Amino acid sequence: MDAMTFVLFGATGDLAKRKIYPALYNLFLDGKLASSFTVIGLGRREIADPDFQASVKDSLKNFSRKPIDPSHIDSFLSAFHYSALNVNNVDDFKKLLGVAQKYESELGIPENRLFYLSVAPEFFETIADNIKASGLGDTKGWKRLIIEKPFGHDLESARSLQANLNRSFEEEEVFRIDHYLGKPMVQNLEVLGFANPVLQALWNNRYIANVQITANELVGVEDRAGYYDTSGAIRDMFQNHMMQLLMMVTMHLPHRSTPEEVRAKKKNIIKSLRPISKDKINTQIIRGQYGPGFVKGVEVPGYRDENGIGPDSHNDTYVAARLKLETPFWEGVPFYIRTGKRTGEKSTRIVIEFKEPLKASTFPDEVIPPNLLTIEVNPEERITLQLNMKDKNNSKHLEPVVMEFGGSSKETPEAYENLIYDALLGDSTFFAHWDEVELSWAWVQPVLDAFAANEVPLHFYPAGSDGPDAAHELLAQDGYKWW
Ligand SMILES: NC(=O)C1=CN([C@@H]2O[C@H](COP(=O)(O)OP(=O)(O)OC[C@H]3O[C@@H](n4cnc5c(N)ncnc54)[C@H](OP(=O)(O)O)[C@@H]3O)[C@@H](O)[C@H]2O)C=CC1
Ligand SMILES: O=C1O[C@H](COP(=O)(O)O)[C@@H](O)[C@H](O)[C@H]1O
Repeated sequence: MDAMTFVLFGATGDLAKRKIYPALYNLFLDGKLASSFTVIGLGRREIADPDFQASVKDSLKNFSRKPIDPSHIDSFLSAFHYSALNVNNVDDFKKLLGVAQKYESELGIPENRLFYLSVAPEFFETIADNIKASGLGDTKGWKRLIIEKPFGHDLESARSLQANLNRSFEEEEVFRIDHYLGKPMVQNLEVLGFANPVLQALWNNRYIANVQITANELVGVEDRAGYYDTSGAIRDMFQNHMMQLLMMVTMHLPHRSTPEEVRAKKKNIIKSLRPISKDKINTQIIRGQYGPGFVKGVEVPGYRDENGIGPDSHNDTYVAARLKLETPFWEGVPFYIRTGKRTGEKSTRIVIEFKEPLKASTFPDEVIPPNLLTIEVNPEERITLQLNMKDKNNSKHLEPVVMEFGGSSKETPEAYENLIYDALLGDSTFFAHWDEVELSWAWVQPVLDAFAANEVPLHFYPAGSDGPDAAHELLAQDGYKWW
């Protein structure tokens, strides 16, 4: 691991406290950080280093996966410094250059600089420009840029953002975080296929009836009305996380995969998505919004009654879709994707439903359950395989049995640990490449247009339910149901 300077824009913000500091600390405890590194936290207020270090320590107490280790905490915190900076002021960046150079020379480390933009997206272009204008980007070592979603608001704004970032950073230097790609079980998808010939052999349209990808949440809009009411589930979850899950589960990899290969395979998948024409949107996409209801026994308001949301908002808090891939492996297999807020469960999972297992004549009176491979991503992490066995008591009947592998553990690194570690190594495998982002926006754009023009019915569902009835009818039309 290279010695480096971690330049954190938005060091006083929510993401830094909840995710970034705990991730750095857990990497430190696991011996995964370089022996010499500096973190320079940035925000508009003046904050003295000891106060900044105390606030980092507080965030570790609240959010770290591993408890604070008294014998190492001071050494960890001593790497943290704070500098006041307004992202709109290029002179502040020039001062920051001096600060970075001072710590680099004190530690005797190369000018390797990781710029993490944990700030609102409207600042991304200004920061990138000012990094260049101030000379901060002219390092004698490497420079990298981590940005958080949202990456654009639609196809056009994403393209414009990309063009502007490219004035200061090459594509290989940009690490776009999609935190779903950092989840251990999603990273497992890469190896699941190529390390298991049993699965590899079945991973195609000859054996697979359909694939279902679910990301359901208990929470509602929370305190993010300003952002969420102009984004909706389609931009907040579908365009990025759900599309990434789709790519990860359908790509076919050779045994030795490189970041370039993984990204090329993912790009092929998203390129092969059958475009959705305007007249088909109504039959392929379900738009939903939660009404009042009960989540885990607690009464909650409907979306339109949430703080900051208008009484006639048509925003989507739920999206379900049927997609098709035009590749020889997947031709004919429907992919069903759904994501919703205020459903009755918190669950991200991928279910592979296999085709009818037996000739009907073998057990003529039985409804034979399909074989199911279920990959639980969050909050549980496990894989189950549902097979059919003879009923122990009556051999004339079948009963489904479930084999279970893995399980969550406190020892499993969190998404941000995996991703920050990879970015420090310069490994871009689990970051979204611009091509994927652009193709994903291009696929979604007609849906955004149809939603904006109110051409797609808005189906209401009670909070705490399993989504709108229309989402169940979508699968029932093909003879399936959601698992
Ligand atoms: N929070 C989360 O869980 C998630 C957040 N994200 C993304 O991460 C990014 C950060 O989100 P979050 O931490 O929640 O946001 P916050 O609003 O909590 O923090 C914003 C940060 O930006 C800083 N800031 C604001 N204006 C300026 C300015 N003019 N100059 C310098 N710094 C400024 C603030 O510092 P100060 O006020 O001290 O100047 C603060 O540190 C966003 O892009 C968000 O979409 C993505 C996924 C999850
Ligand atoms: O990116 C986002 O993800 C969360 C859900 O993430 P998870 O890791 O808990 O599944 C979602 O609540 C949020 O709206 C969205 O911005």
